[in-house]
Amino acid sequence: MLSRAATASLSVSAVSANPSKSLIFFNNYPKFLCGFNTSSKNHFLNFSRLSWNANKTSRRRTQSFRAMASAQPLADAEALIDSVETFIFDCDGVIWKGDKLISGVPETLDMLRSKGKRLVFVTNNSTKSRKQYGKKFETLGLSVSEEEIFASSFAAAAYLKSIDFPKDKKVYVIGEDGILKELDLAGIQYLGGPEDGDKKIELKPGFLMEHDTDVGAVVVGFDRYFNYYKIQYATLCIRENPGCLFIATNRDAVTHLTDAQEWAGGGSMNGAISGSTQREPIVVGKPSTFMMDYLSNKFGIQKSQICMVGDRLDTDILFGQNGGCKTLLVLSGVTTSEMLKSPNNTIQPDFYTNKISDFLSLKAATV
Ligand SMILES: O=C(CO)[C@H](O)[C@H](O)COP(=O)(O)O
Repeated sequence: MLSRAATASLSVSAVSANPSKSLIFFNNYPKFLCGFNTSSKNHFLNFSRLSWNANKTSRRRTQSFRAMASAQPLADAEALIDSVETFIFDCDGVIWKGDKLISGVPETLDMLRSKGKRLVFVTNNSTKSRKQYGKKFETLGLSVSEEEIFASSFAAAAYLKSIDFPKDKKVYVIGEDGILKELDLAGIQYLGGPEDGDKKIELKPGFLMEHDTDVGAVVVGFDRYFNYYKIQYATLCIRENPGCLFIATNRDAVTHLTDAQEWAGGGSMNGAISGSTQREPIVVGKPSTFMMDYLSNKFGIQKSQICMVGDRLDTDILFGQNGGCKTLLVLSGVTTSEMLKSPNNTIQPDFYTNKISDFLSLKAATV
């Protein structure tokens, strides 16, 4: 059997969503990150430093094999609460499902705040900006400030800033308003987004689509108005603009966009662009460690003092494990108890329970 750390590392290698993936492309040629000259001023080279660090961590984990520990039902919530200073909560499937609040959430967050815990909310859903999420929390009756929210729309803009994305370059956006809002706030030029949602392609003889050669990055997030125009535009930028980056807000397979059903997630849009470009994206959302590093630096939190709470094994729990945090899986979202216990599942959180309001009992939560 493999250790939890080893399990995580194997999964990291398997999840090409992670920027730690060693093979990336530069000027349309594959390069191994370790071969980059990281002292270069060129932003397309600078971004490799971040990925290279993640890559080293991933390799270190791959080398460590221990016996795998199965997830334990959360028996003593108080002990877990006392053992950390920060809780990172995933949103979809933990706090809400679609626009519906999961029962007991307000009381649980209040209790954790009253114990002096720092609360942070991380979502792979890029359709809203941090400010727009602030409004959603407020509408649901939760008092959460913008600074406590880290959405993958924000992560995309923060990532571009972190690599000094040149002021004269533009981003082509496949995604919704949240990404545009965050790029605006970061002072990054963009095109595309919702306004390309109605564009149609007519494949008449000799028809050729022009594209902007100043596009230096394509950001792909969840997009309800995804179409062939966007696929072709993004493909041209990535294939033909030298050094153009391909950035994914997430590669989630399915998600609860409504409380009634699971819907195709951001992975479906990114899969299409990967398919046409034969490139793997740099992923800034979970399970990549970009947001974890960002928020732990921002708040000065030690990762061992964090408990990551999520409903999805291959994003939330892996995100916590990649960051060296404690992990708690809740069964209120996409993962069932059967999925967790399946012999095919290689990602084991430290603990699991039904929903976050099990914290309120402070005792064994019956699963
Ligand atoms: O593809 C998606 C839709 O954009 C995401 O899967 C989704 O919404 C995940 O959200 P969270 O991280 O809050 O569970």
